[in-house]
Amino acid sequence: MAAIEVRHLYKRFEQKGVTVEALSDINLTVEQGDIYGIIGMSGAGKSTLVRCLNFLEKPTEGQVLIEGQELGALTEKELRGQRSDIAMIFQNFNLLMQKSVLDNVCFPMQIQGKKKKEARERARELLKTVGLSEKEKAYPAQLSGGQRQRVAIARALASDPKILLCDEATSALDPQTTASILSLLKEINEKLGITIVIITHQMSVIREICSHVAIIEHGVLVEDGLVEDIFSHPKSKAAKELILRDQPGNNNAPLANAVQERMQGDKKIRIVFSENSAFEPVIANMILQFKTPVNILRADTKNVGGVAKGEMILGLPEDRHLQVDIEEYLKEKGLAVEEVTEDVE
Ligand SMILES: Nc1ncnc2c1ncn2[C@@H]1O[C@H](COP(=O)(O)OP(=O)(O)OP(=O)(O)O)[C@@H](O)[C@H]1O
Repeated sequence: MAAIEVRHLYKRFEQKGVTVEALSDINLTVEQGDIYGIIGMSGAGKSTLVRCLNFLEKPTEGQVLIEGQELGALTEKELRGQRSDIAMIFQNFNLLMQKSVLDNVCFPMQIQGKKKKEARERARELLKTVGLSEKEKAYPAQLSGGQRQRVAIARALASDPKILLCDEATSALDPQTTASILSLLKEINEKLGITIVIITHQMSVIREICSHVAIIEHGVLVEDGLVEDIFSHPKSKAAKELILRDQPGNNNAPLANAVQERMQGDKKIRIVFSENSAFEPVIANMILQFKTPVNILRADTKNVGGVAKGEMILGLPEDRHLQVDIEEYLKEKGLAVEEVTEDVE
């Protein structure tokens, strides 16, 4: 049975007589044990979707099923019970600033009626899981962003959830801290078998740990599937743009613009390798065979679900026949080849 199933979900907001359709006919399935990413640009509807998954936001139409149970069919009391299976962490951690780390983790257990001693024992175990045993007496203000998110994760695990929803949980963190939090989430997924849903606007987060991804654009799910497949053969414009943005130096606007300018005009293709080391001989042999230079516009290696993938964007010579021959040559060598037509903002 699927952990989460979303069927024909719509969410509309009424604001001063104007209707905003934040989500439109969303269908998706998250299997047990998946790490499922939901990605989209700002305003795409990601937060609204994740809030619909635990009915913090009630869908206008459609169904959400958690382990086969339709949330819309539950009474408020039943819904509260079901919600304890779904924990959530946020970008701004939402910790209780007047309480110590240990008391923050104990808090949901005390609300559930657990005895103080038991709650403390469990909280200490959880703090060990997230690598913060030495900080139990500290207060959130004394912790770094990454440490605060670890406390939030320990607190989320205190209710023994089956599903963990992460809403931009690493967006406020630097790249190194992001990597350590993502690897903690992966460990939790593998060791505790918790299904994880990650909401993000960063493709790097998706390829780092997600098995599946859904891409949302203007409230519509435009593409979903295995991360590796979407990374290798993106179909939607939104997926292609998100992958292109996921480049080292993409925060550097002048550099991005310079690359963009160089990329205008030429025919551009994108090629993907599973073994990045294989790039060099293929490109070198191709240049020897066709006796023409190609413009390497971008080349880097990315870690997609633990597999090193080489990616390269080539600007081809103007000669149309040569373009066809080069593409054929690369395909014969077993490379995924596709034309790059979209602009990078
Ligand atoms: N309570 C609300 N009332 C009215 N409109 C809303 C409400 N919540 C969200 N919206 C609108 O729904 C759309 C989707 O918003 P949402 O916050 O889900 O997007 P998002 O993808 O999470 O964006 P971001 O990454 O910037 O947080 C936006 O147009 C937003 O203005």
